[in-house]
Formats: sequence, C-alpha cells, structure tokens
Amino acid sequence: MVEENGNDDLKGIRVQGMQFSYDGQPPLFVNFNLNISPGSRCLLVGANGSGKTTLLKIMAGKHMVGGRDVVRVLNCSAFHDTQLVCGGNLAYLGGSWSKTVGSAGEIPLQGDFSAEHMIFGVEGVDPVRREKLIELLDIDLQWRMHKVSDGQRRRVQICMGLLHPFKVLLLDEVTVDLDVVARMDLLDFFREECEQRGATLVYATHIFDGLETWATHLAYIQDGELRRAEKLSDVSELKNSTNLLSVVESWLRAETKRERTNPSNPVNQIQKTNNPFASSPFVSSRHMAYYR
Ligand SMILES: Nc1ncnc2c1ncn2[C@@H]1O[C@H](COP(=O)(O)OP(=O)(O)OP(=O)(O)O)[C@@H](O)[C@H]1O
Repeated sequence: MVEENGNDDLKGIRVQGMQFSYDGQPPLFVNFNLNISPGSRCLLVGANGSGKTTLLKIMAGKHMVGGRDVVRVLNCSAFHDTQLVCGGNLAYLGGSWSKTVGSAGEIPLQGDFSAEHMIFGVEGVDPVRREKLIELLDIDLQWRMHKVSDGQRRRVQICMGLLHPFKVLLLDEVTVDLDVVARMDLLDFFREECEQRGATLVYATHIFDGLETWATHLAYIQDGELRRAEKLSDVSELKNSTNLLSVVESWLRAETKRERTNPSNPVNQIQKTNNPFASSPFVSSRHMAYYR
C-alpha cells in the first residue's frame, strides 16, 4: 500500500515510525508504519485488543503521537492540523454515542431531540446530499433520540458523520447495529464515494459479510504490529477461497496458537512458576515483557 503520489502531495494516509502507549501501559505501537493510498477502501482487521480502534483514533487526530511528520492525513498532521476535522475533510465514526461535528465538538446522540434537530443542526451541508443520506439510511426525522433503538440511533449518527463530503473516512465498526439492508446500502454508498470522488476509507471490522468484493486493501494488525498490508487481490490465501471470514479466522487462530506454543514467549516460561499471569494464555509477550 505504497502512497503513489510521493510525500509532497500526499492525498491518503501515512503513518511513519509511530510510537504510542496509553498512560502507564506498555507500548502498544513501536515504530509502526502504514501507508494507505488515496481512493482505497482498506479493511483493518485483527483480534480484540490488537490496536485497531487506537490506530483509527490516532489517524483521526484524537491522540498526539510524536511530531508533525508521524501521522499524516491528506498531507496534514492528523493531530496538529485541526482544520482537517473541522473542515470536514477527515471524518471519524466510532462506537460511542456521540458525533464530532466540526468546531461544535462532541454532540451527544441520546438526549431528548428529534432526528431532524440533530441532522439539520449540522451547518454548511449540501441539501441534496442530506436528502440522499436520510433516504439511504431510511431515517424518520420525527424519531426522538432517547426513544429509538440502537440501530436507529446508529443510522442518525452515521448520517451526521457523512453529511460533509469527507476526503478520508475512518470507520470503527459502526455497521454492527444495522440490519443487512442498511449495511449493504451503506457499503454501496461508500464504494461510490471512493470511486466517484476519490475518497479514502479505512474500516475496522469483525463482520466480513460482503467485504470480499467491496474492499480494495487489507491491513492486519497483531498486538500493535502490522502483519500484512496489501491489496485484497494480492492476498494469496484468497486465491483458494473467496471467503474472507475464514482467511482472517485462520490468521487469528494461528496467532493464538503461536502465542501459546512459542517457547520464547515469556508467558510459557513463566507458566512453570507461580506468576499470577501464568494462567492466561492470552497475555501477549509484549505485555509480559513489560510486567517482568
Ligand atoms: N483508554 C485506554 N487506556 C488504556 N489502555 C487502553 C485504552 N484503550 C485501549 N487500551 C488498550 O489498548 C489495546 C488496544 O485496544 P484497541 O481498543 O485499540 O483494540 P481493538 O483492536 O480496537 O480491539 P477490539 O477489536 O476489541 O475493538 C488493548 O490492550 C486495550 O486494553
């Protein structure tokens, strides 16, 4: 996934030599590199806790990591150049029930407001795009946000997140509450946005239905390390199987097995001792190294 336009005209995403730890935690990312080409639809896959959400939040400018050159989105620093988000070029849709709306900051989506109030409250929107999204997501503008189902609330959140024609969209498993029709229609909309406007999309998910023909690229993270980053058409395992779910499942199963059987994994050495972590085969070697 090499950025095709060179560093001076970067239209996608470039993460270079990134280090990141949560306060008081062992490092999650150490010298992490990833390039995402403009116009691509990149799936971010990995086990629970591998770092997908953290990476998306870093790319969305929600965590500071090093200097201005470490995480570049559309040739700007994801963290420092606040106009990226405020201007609508960079959009992030995550799991929490709130929506960052430009300079208005985080808008809660569970108060006693109508869907209309929420959606029409976003300023500077093309009315044609707004109508299209309301229709696509089958939103009833009379819905009261404190009385809707999770799926209905999610539709409003997604609608608000897509009102501005983003250039880069970071999605953290937001389709999980949607029914199949809404999910497939939304995926079609995203494809259109990439193909017609050259938008770039990164989508972290554990649901692979319909994604074999939708995604263009795939990035696989294990325990904060990038294991694979390639075009979907180049994933050798997919040449024998069209089932992305079973391919990713085999990677994650192999990962668990490796952790359990690797003799150099401190977990397995310490299992012979009275160490309190020894009972968990899922504690990573990186974390064990930190706790030793
Ligand atoms: N706010 C936080 N403070 C400390 N540690 C955190 C915080 N958020 C996440 N972590 C840790 O960082 C690691 C990566 O978490 P992250 O949420 O990025 O994983 P993920 O791949 O998105 O997982 P999932 O598939 O379960 O959503 C985990 O070990 C997690 O415990």
